[in-house]
Amino acid sequence: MAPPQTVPRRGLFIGGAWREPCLGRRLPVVNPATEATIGDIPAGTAEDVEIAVAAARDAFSRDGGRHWSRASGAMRANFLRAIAAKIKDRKSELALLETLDSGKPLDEASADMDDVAACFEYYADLAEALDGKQRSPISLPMENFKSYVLKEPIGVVGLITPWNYPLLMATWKVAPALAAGCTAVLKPSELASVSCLELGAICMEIGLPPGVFNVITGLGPEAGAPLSSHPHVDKIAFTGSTETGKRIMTSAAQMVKPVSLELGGKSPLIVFDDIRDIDKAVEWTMFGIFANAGQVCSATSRLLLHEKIAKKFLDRLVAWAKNIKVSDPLEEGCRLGSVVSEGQYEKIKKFISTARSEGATILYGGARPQHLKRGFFLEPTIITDISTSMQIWREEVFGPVICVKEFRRESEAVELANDTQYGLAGAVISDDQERCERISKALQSGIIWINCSQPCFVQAPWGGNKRSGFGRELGEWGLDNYMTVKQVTKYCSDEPWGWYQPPSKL
Ligand SMILES: NC(=O)c1ccc[n+]([C@@H]2O[C@H](COP(=O)([O-])OP(=O)(O)OC[C@H]3O[C@@H](n4cnc5c(N)ncnc54)[C@H](O)[C@@H]3O)[C@@H](O)[C@H]2O)c1
Ligand SMILES: C[N+](C)(C)CCCC=O
Repeated sequence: MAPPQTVPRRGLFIGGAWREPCLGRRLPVVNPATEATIGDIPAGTAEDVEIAVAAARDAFSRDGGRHWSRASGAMRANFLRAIAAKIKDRKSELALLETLDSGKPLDEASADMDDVAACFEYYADLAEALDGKQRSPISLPMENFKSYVLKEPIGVVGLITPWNYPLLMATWKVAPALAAGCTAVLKPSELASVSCLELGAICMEIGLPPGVFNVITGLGPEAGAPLSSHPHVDKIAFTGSTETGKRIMTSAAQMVKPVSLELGGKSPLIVFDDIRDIDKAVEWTMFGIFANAGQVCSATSRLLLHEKIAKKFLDRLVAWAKNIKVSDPLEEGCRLGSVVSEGQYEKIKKFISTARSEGATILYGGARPQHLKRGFFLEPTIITDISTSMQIWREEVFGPVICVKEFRRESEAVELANDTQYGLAGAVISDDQERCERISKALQSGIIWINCSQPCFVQAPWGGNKRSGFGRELGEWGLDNYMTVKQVTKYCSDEPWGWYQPPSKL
C-alpha cells in the first residue's frame, strides 16, 4: 500500500493541549517534491505567543518548581528517555512526514530520526549527572569562607529553528533545555513544522507536565519576533540565517536577554595533492555538499584543490555526481531530493545564473534534471573558474552547488579558506597528518573535519565563529546554554569580621 501523502491536522501545542490560533489562520503545507498541498499548520501570532509564554512561566514555577525546574535531573531524565522511546517507535512515520514536508530523501530523514532519539537519550544522561554536580566546592584562599556553585535552569526559553533538519535542529535545543530544567516555547520554521508538532503529540502521550514544552508555528515576523522580544522569555536560542540572527540579537538586546546564535556558513574543503585515494576524497566532497541537497549550514561549499590534482579530481567528481540518484525522495536509493520550497529553488537558480554572468563555468549540472517535470529539483552543480569577488564564492547558497578554486601552496589554501565572513566549519583532506593538524589550527571556524566532511556527534560541541554566530550546541556546552551558575559563599568563622570599629557597649 502506498504511504499516506497528507500530514496530520494539528493546533498549536500550548500548556499540554492543542489550541487553535487566536486569529484562526493557517498556512499551507506544500510537498516540494510534487508541489501538492498536503495539509496545513496553524499560523500563530503575538496573541498565541503571549499564551504560550504564560503557560511556560507557569510550568517553570508551579509548586515552587518541585515538578520541573527544581526537580532532580534524574526525574527529568525519565521524561527525556520516554520521548526518545516514542521517537524510536514512530521513526518511520516521522521520517515520512519530514520527507513529505521538506523533500529530503527518506534515508536521510530516517537517519535524522535516529539522531533525534540519540540526542534525547544523551541529554537524559546529562540531566541525571547534573544532580551529582550540584554544590561543587570552590577552593578559596581564606579559610573562614566556604563557597560552592549551584547550576540552575535559566528560565523560560524561546527556541527558534530552521527548516533544513526540522526535528533535529529543534531537538538540539529542546533536549538540553528540558534537561537543564527550563521550560520552552519552540517556534519551528513555517516551511517545515510538521514533525515539531508531532513532538508536541509525543510530549502529550508521555505525560510531560503541561506547559513544559510548547510549540507555536507561524511566520517569522508574526510568531518568531514576538517570542524573541517577549519580556518574560529569559533566553533565545536561534538557528537560522545571519540576517534573522541580527534581528533577534537586536531585539533581545533591548532587555539584555542572552542569545545563542547558530547561523549560516560558507565552509571550505581543502584537498591536497598527497592523497593516495582520490575516489575516497571525492565521495567526502560529495557528501559535504550534496547531502540534504546542500541545505546544510556546515556544507563544505567551497572546494579548494591543489593544482596538481585538480583536473583528475574534477573528472572523478563529475563522474560521481552523474551517478547520484536524483529522484522523488520517497524512491529507494534516492540521494538527492528536492529543495525545500519554490522560494529556495528560485534563489538557488539565481545564484547559478549570476555565477554564469560573472564569468564562472558551470562544469556540471545547474538546471532541473530532465526526468523530473514537477517539484523543486536541481542537478548537483559544480562551478569552476571562480574569482574571489564573485557572489558564488562569497554568499551562502544553501543548495546542491559547489564552487571550486585551485591553489599552489598551503599558505594560499589557508588564505582562501579563511576568505569569508563566516566561520562555521572547515575540512582538510590530506595523507600528511602534520599538515592536517596545521590546517586545523589555521582555519577560523568552530568545527574542523580531517579527511571527511559533515559527520556530527552529539557529544562534540557545534557552533561557529565570525558571522556564523556564537555559543555552542551539543555536548556539555549545549546544556550550559540553558543554565545559570550561582555562587553561594558562606562566612563560617566564630570571629566577627572586624572591619569596623565596634561602638561602645555602654
Ligand atoms: N549554524 C547552524 O547550526 C545552522 C543549522 C541549520 C541552519 N542554519 C542556517 O539557517 C539558514 C536557513 O534556515 P532558514 O531559511 O529557516 O533561516 P531563517 O533565518 O529564514 O529562519 C529561521 C527561523 O527564524 C524565524 N524567523 C524569521 N524571521 C524572524 C524574525 N524577524 N524574528 C524571529 N524569528 C524569525 C523563521 O520563521 C524560522 O523559524 C541558513 O543560513 C543556514 O546556514 C544554521
Ligand atoms: C550535522 N548535520 C546533521 C548535518 C546537521 C547540520 C546542522 C546544520 O545545518
